[in-house]
Amino acid sequence: MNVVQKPPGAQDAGNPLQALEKFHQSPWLDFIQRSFIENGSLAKLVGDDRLKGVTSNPAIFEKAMGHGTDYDDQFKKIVAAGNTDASEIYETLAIDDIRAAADVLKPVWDETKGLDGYVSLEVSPYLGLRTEPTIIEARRLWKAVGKPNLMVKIPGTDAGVPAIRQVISEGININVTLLFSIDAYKKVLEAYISGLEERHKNGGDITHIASVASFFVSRIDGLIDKAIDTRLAANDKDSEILKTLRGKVAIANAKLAYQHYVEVSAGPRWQALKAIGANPQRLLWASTGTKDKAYSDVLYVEELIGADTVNTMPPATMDAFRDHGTARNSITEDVEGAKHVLAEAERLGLDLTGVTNKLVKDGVDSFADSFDALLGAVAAKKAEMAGDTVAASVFKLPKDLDDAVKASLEDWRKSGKVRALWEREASVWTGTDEASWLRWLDIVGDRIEGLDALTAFQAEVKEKAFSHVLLLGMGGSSLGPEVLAETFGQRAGFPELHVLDSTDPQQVASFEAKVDLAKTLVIVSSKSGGTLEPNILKAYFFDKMQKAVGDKAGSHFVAITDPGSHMEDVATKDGFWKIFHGEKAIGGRYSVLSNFGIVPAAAIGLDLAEFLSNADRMVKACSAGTPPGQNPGVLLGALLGVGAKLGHDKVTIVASPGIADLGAWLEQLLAESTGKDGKGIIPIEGETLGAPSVYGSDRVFAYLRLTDSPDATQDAAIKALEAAGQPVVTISLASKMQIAQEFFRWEFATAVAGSILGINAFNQPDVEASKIETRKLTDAYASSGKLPAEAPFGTDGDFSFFADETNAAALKGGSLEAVVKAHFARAKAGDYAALLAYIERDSTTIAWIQKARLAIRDAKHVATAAEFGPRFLHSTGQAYKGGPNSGVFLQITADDKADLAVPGETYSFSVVKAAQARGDFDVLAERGRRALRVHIKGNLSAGLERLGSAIASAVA
Ligand SMILES: O=C(CO)[C@@H](O)[C@H](O)[C@H](O)[C@H](O)COP(=O)(O)O
Ligand SMILES: O=C[C@H](O)COP(=O)(O)O
Repeated sequence: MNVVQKPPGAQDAGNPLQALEKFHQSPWLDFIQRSFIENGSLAKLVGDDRLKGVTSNPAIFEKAMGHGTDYDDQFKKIVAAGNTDASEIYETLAIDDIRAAADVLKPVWDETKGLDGYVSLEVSPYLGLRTEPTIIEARRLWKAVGKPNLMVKIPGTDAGVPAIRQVISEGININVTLLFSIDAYKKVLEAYISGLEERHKNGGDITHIASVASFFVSRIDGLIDKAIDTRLAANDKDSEILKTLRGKVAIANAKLAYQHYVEVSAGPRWQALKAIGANPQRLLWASTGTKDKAYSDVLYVEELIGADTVNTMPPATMDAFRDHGTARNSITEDVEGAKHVLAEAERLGLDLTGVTNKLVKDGVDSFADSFDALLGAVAAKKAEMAGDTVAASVFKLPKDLDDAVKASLEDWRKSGKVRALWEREASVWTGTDEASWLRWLDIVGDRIEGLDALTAFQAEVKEKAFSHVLLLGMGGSSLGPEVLAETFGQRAGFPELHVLDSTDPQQVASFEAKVDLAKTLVIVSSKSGGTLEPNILKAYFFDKMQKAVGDKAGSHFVAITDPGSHMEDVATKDGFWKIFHGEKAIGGRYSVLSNFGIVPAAAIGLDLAEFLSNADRMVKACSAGTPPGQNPGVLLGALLGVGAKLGHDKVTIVASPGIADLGAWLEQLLAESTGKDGKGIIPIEGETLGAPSVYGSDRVFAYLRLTDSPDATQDAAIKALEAAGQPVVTISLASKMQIAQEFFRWEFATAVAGSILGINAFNQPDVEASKIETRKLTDAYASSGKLPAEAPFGTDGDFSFFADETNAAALKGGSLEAVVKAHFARAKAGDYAALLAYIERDSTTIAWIQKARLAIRDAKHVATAAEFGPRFLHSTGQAYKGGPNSGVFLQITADDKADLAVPGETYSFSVVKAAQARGDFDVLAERGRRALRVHIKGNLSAGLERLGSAIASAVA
């Protein structure tokens, strides 16, 4: 800006800006910028031009902060001082500017006794024109700035008017913005007057309240002139008159608004207020920069001068007026002419009402757009400054998918869905019960607050010198702790964690053998407290513990469960050492950052403060104030959701060896959250990467790469996939601790993907269906001592084949090889094959199932899943039954070598496992899935070997 070089305070009779004073108009500056305040330029305007105020708006702050380096020093300090999100950073910077500008203008405020000397700060344009939040925000900003010469800006919309009335009655100075129509202005003036009346009635002081009504000018000509030009180009019959209205309507509109002000000021209500010291609500002319080069660059200054008004000028307009403007009392000139202009505009159908309505809406939208751009720039700068303390994601997508993802991100931005998500609006999903499942959004902050109790527990565990922790739980209650155990291993001075999530009797016995019960802490983890597996596992190990330590058994047990659950009763009755509560409003798969993950993390000696602060970094990065384009959770979620819609629904999780188990947690989150209503994502976990030729076009690869210990083979395979045009997102974790960030990023992304898919991301209807079928079978066992009879549709030596009628008819029977071949022949491009093995999960069986799945993938080029029952029932099982009908399922069951009794029950672990397999199969069949059960009698390893060969030859 072209600052006139004169000593501060110097008067210049020839300065047109100073001349405005004679006409009782105050020039304000429509601009703010850190360097402009710091280098004395603002003070110079106050001194030289008798500048009397400053206005800011989101577009102005976007220009100031979104570009350049003015704010970098303070920015760095804020980032270094603690974890803040983009909107908190913006607000800190903006408030500092406003306060600094307010200090520069304070002498004007003093000198004019509070009439002038104001600096305006606008409420967030994201408030969506809602009254109550606007009131709260106005109070908050007023307090945060803490300067008497602040004006809080509130839009003069239908929702804004009651807010304005309310906060005026509370004594807050208000600049009413975005006024275009006289009708809107009338309501605003009424709100000001009645707000003052109410304050006075309640005994409040009204002499210190100031307000301006910002009436926008040039934008009206912008739209009206455009309509005129269109009609002139079409040789409208009224062209000659239309030409005379060009560049006249905005000023005429402003003049008549002023007439309303004059009228009301003369009226008895205002006179009564004036008599007790009220300040007028002056009209402030905004949007006064000339946009049409055909007009004078001082048009919207020279024609709008009059008593009790303000003109807030952009710097260029102020320079122009100072240079060649002329001040005269123009606002009251030719009022009749102004009326005529508006009447003609009306008669000729220029639709001023329509134009002003549109301008309000556009004005609100465009401030929100500016704010998005501003917060986006702040978030990007923050990410740059954060370096690798926040795991970065890089997307390499084919063009069609990239375009679709970008379109979705823009939709999320325009419709403010990130904010709606944080505001817990169920309409982001299906508008049902989603709002009751969103406590995971703020659980990290909550756990940081609860850190003292958690670290005290950690110290006690250490002191008790347990050798092992045995965690009993399923799905959401076990997979997170399993990631911690696998990723971090045993920490010095702390016990080793084992996570048991199976009813397979061999597996139960193996885990029992791994631990020394007399030195073991058992954590029974069940959100609902009613899940079958943790209940029978607790019964089993409690009994064993009693045998090992007698009546001290309870002191070796801890429960994590929701308040008031059945498990809480059991824990209380059995004298458990501690009971940690879960959160009712967090579903199991979103619970890893709640006590379900944090308590086991404490028990194994993880640095909880570091872990949670890592998670918190991602929470802030995904905050409501981070626009979709910079929001890591939304970016990933858009890829997952849009990808699934476009047929890339097999999200293939690849993780560096050091964090490999993250995949097991991720697959539950994705499958259980999105796989329903025939839609969703099918996570593919643990499938060793192959050459690009073995994949179809239904994949998205998510590569979680540990930058300090990447796997060269994975790197090379991913590079090849990228080169082959497969969609790949690579997330770079600088340390294992950053898995805490991934927990939150993926929860958020899953919620976003669920929204894009139009499903409720927080229920699991088809998991419940299997539980019901299992329960029927265990009940039948309890009453008859055996499971209901079932007949195979074919046998081959030690193998029996089971299926429902439809599947049996399709597979016909014959040898193992023939049945398996017929089954997998049904898998076509875009399908996936899933092996569901209800056997002990150990290194041998894992190697077997991997070999079998890869044989299928490499031969048929379909995605494959390799799962163990019953563990997957609480995880991917939801999507297999409720998601897209593209799965071909081979269920594998076997005779158990040995069984274990469940204390207090008639059924054994083996019976429960069999009931779970059958119950789940019944639901798969009932949902019309392609499914086959192969049961192995006799020697399991021999049976698996033959089955493996049969699979390999079937698909060859
Ligand atoms: O503070 C105010 C009004 O109170 C101003 O900052 C107001 O927002 C601006 O004058 C306008 O946004 C500028 O409008 P325009 O020149 O972009 O049409
Ligand atoms: O994913 C959750 C599992 O179904 C286990 O549920 P729970 O924690 O209520 O026992």
